[in-house]
Amino acid sequence: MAKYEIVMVRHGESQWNQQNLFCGWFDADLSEAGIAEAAAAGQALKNANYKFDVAHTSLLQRANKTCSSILEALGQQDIPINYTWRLNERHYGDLTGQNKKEAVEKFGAEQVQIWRRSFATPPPAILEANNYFETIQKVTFRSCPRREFPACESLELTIKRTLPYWNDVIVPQLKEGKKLIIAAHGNSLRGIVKYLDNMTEEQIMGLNLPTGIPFVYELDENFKPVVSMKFLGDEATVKAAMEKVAAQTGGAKK
Ligand SMILES: O=C(O)[C@H](O)COP(=O)(O)O
Repeated sequence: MAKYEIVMVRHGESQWNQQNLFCGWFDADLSEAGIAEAAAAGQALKNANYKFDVAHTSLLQRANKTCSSILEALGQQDIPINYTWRLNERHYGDLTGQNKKEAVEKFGAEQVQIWRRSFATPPPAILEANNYFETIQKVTFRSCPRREFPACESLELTIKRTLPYWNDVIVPQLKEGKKLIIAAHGNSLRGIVKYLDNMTEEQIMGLNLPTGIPFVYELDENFKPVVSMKFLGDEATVKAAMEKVAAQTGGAKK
């Protein structure tokens, strides 16, 4: 029987999603479409009568603005919002700023798919020569401890820094009876989903989370899913949005 419920949402489309660039820890803003997606996410949650006690988000504005837009739609701008680097997108290393289709031309579809969706293989570490090194390393993320600051992250490494937040912050708040929403990123949320649903490495490779469509988990007393990844959107829309993410590198649907 379900004892706990939590809502998660990937941010609305970012300007870098729109330009098809690997983004990772670069702090891209929402695109016009992303702003609309975030507002629609808020409306969907409002229509389903959701109310929250606490919101959790990353340090990146695309997730923060999605979170605020949802809370505004619910008339809940006053609830506490926890910001943490642990919910950031996975660090895309030296792919940051690279066009996804150009990366395929340069490195081949198979290699890029491994970097995007494999469990254990990280993209190449970010180089100082990367145009976005300075802004990511020196400016944006002072609050991430030096010793934990990544130069690139596989999904496995992303999960390693996301899970302590799930276990130490999210789970205790759920136990207190709090209603929670997490507004985060494609890969930080894939990590949580993999953990909750105990997915194999192969299963998680096939999962592309759509932007701006909230999904619900209902959990039993042991925090095992009774209901998994129930999207607040019709099936065809969700499927099309997932395929759009998969196709960013040029048509592959998986
Ligand atoms: O960081 C990014 O580029 C995206 O938000 C996620 O990218 P992916 O779908 O290629 O992993």
